[in-house]
Amino acid sequence: MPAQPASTTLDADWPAPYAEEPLDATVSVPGSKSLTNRFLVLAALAGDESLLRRPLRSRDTLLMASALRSLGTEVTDVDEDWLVRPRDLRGPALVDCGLAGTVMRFLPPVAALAQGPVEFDGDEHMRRRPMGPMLDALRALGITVTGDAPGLPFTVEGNGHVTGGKVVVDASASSQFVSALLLAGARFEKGVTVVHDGKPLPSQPHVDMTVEALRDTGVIVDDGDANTWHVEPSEIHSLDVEVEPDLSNAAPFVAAALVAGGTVTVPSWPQFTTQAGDAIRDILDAMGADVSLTRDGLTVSGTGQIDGVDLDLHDVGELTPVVAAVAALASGPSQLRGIAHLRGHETDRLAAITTEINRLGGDCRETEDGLVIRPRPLHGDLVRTYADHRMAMAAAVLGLRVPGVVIENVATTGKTLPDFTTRWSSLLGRA
Ligand SMILES: O=C(O)C1=C[C@@H](OP(=O)(O)O)[C@@H](O)[C@H](O)C1
Ligand SMILES: C=C(OP(=O)(O)O)C(=O)O
Repeated sequence: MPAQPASTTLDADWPAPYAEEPLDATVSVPGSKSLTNRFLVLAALAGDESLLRRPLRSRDTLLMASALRSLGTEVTDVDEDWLVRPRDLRGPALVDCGLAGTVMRFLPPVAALAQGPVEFDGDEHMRRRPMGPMLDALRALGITVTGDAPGLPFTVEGNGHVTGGKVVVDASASSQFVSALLLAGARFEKGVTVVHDGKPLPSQPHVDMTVEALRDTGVIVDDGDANTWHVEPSEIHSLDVEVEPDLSNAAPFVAAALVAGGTVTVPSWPQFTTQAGDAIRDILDAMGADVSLTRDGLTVSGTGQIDGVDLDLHDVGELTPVVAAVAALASGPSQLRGIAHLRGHETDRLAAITTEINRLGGDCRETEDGLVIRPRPLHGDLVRTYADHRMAMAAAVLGLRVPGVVIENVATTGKTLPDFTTRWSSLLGRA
C-alpha cells in the first residue's frame, strides 16, 4: 500500500492508513476540550486575570474564546498559553456556537450576566441538538430568553444581574445543562441550587469536572446529595492552570495498539483526573490490551486479538464511536449500553455508527439505549462522518485493519483535534 499523505486539505476525503505491521509509537495529544472551555468561562467570570497554560486550540475552544471576546473579555495569546482578562460583560453580541455543545450550553447563563442582548446561533445541525430544558431552566431563574425554537437560534436579554436560587432541570439529554448552571452560579446573587429531575443523568464525570474546576477557583460547591448541586454565591478566583491532554482524543491512538498490535504511548497522561476519557484504560484492558500508566504516560500494547465486551458507557458516552470501531474488529460480539443520549450529539451517533459499520460489511444493530455489534469480515469503502469528529476518528481505527477505508471530510476532526491526520500518520511512522 502506498504511503499516505501526512496532512490534508479542508473537506478532503482521506485514505485511512492501513497498518502493515505492529505499531511502536509515542504520540502526544493536545489539551482537553472540556477543561479548556470550563477554564475559559471561569476565567471570564473571575475577579482577576488568569493564565491557561497549553489550552486546546481547536474549533470548539476558538469559538468559546471568540464568544467571550465578543462579550468584552480579553483573551490573548502568550506563546502557547492564553491570558484571560475579565471585563464587564456586555451585549449586543453574537455567539456562534458552531457545533460545540459546551459553547451553546455554558454561555447563556454567562450572557445573562452581561448588559444587553446576546444572540446565539450555530451550525445547521446545532439547531437540532437538545437545548429546550436548559432554556426553560434559565427562564425559571427569571432570565429573559427570546426565540421560538426549542433550541437555537435564541437571544438572552442580559441585564447584568441574575437573582439565582433553586432550579429544577431535566438534564437526561445532556449533563452540560447542569455544568452550565453551576459554572455561572457563583455570580448569581443567591448562588444556585440545581436539581436534576428525569431519567439518569449522563456523563457524570463531566459534572464532577465542573465541580472540581469551581473548587479550584475557591467557589464552595455542595454535591453531597444525588442529583442536587448547590453553588454558594462568591467571587471566582483567578486561575493559573496547565490543561491536561484530552483523554477522549487520546482514545483512538491507544486503541490503535490493540487493533493493529504493537505498542502506543501517550505521554503526560494524568495520574488523577476527572476526564471521562480516562475510562479508556479499563475498556481496552477488558478488550484484551495490556495497559500500564506510569510517569512516562499511558502505554497500551496488544496483539491484534480483541475480545468482545458488554459495557455500560452512560458515564463516558464520548468514547462510544472509538469503542464501537474496536468492537467491530473483535473476535466475539459486543453490547454497548446506556447511551441513548448519543442520538443528540454532533449527529445521531447510534444511527451513524450503525450505518457506517454496516456499510463496510459489518453487523451493527441499534437497541433502545445502545448498540449490539457482531464482528464480520469488513471491506473498504468511503466512510461518512456527518460533521462528527469522533466518527472520523472511529473510521481511522477501522482503517488500521481494513484496507481501503476512506474517511469523508476528515477535517471535521478539527472540532477538537486540528492536526489529527498528522498525528495519526505518525502512529505508523509516516509523519
Ligand atoms: O461538559 C462537557 O465538557 C461534555 C459533556 C458531555 O456531554 P453530554 O452530557 O451531552 O454527553 C460530553 O459528551 C461532551 O463531549 C463534553
Ligand atoms: C459530544 C461531544 O461534544 P459537545 O461538547 O459538542 O457536546 C463530543 O465531543 O463527543
